[in-house]
Amino acid sequence: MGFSNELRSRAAPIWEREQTHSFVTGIGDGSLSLDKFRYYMRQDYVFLIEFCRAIALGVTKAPHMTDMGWFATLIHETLNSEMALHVSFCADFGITEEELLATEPSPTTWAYTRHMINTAHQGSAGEVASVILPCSWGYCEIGQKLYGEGLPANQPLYGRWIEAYNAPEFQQLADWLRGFVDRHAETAGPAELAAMERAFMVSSQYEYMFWDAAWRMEGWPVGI
Ligand SMILES: Cc1ncc(CO)c(N)n1
Repeated sequence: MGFSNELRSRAAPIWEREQTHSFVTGIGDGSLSLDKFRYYMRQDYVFLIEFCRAIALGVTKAPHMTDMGWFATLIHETLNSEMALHVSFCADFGITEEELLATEPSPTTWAYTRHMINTAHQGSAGEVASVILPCSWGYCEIGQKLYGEGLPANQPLYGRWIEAYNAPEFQQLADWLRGFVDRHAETAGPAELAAMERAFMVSSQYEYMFWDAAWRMEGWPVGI
């Protein structure tokens, strides 16, 4: 069993909470309110930009050129494909690009992106990969699960969101990232393995918190 599978089983209770959160099941059956989904899309726009900054550190830190290329592909897919899709989805939901650009990170988005970026700055390429793995792999599982349960008939826009995360290109990138974590772990010492595990577990917690913050439409205590 590779290291990524070990991480996945250690994080199983968190991933289970994610996949059964009312926000996620509400996308699946179309019952989620549009207001909550709009809030989520705006926060996710902010998240994806910072996510790309973390991946960029993977390009810099990966020891071999082939892996640098894969980190670069992951940035390209996220920054160009996923973001373009995101902006076009948002337009369909009545959110303008100006609104996206003006979105301020919520406390949870702020904390999650700081965790990713700090870890990516301070850690090895293995830690960069481990801190972003719950994002790619987690969304793959959610995309596959919701797709398998059937698209919501009453909410075709949520159906498009599900299809995007069920896409083979998205799955392929998550598979490469898992493979990279597995290979990196083979030569890593105990301290680095512990740091990779910590990075993965904390990101898994924040993935759950991100859905929950969107469900609550979380804001800062004092509006400014
Ligand atoms: C919060 C979050 N995690 C992961 C992904 C997948 O890219 C995303 N779009 N948003």
